[in-house]
Amino acid sequence: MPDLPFATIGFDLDGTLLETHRDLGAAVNHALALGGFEPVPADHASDLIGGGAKIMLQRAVDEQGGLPEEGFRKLYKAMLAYYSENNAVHTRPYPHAREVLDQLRDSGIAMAVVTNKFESFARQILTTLDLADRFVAIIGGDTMGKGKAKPAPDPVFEAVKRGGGGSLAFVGDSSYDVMAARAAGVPVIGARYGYCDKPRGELGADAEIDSLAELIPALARLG
Ligand SMILES: O=C(O)COP(=O)(O)O
Ligand SMILES: [Mg+2]
Repeated sequence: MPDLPFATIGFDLDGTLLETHRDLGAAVNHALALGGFEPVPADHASDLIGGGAKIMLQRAVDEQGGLPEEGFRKLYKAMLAYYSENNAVHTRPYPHAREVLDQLRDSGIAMAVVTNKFESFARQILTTLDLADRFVAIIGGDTMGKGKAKPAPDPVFEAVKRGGGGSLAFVGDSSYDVMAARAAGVPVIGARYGYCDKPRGELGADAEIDSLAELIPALARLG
């Protein structure tokens, strides 16, 4: 493994380390059914991911005409309750995730998760998948407070801090990740295999990878 000039690697979760769209899609569909809406097809669920659970449900409801605040809140609560019980049924690490995390750990590099999921869900899923102990920090969309989730830089700064204050590179699949990394002034790699909301080459990342097997060479080239 090449020497990497980073003390910490920050990882987005959904669409970067973990394939989560089937469980998230099932939670959205559970809520939609309660509201009398049509389910989101499995292959469309991934298009709604990136901004956290609330934005995901909002997008799905808006596509079918929307709902007044009160009714939406009820469905959102039902979605969270369902997801809290069913968040690691189909969710899996992407190919090569474990080996890359092992290689980074063995090189003495700290790893942090910076996700727009609730911290508790992220922690729960990573624990179920036996990955939680790899990370010096698991920072969720609710960890830093209101208005301080990605695309704001705050959770990235927090990852730098909890990684010991050295240089950090970020890896993420959506424009929220790229914006957060840019705002924090850290280099960023785009995960093309995830739930990208931009065409190939247009994420604005320093590099894009098609598989986690390409991550370490891509990080080495950033140095
Ligand atoms: O759940 C989401 O919509 C976003 O989660 P992520 O920040 O880990 O991609
Ligand atoms: Mg993501």
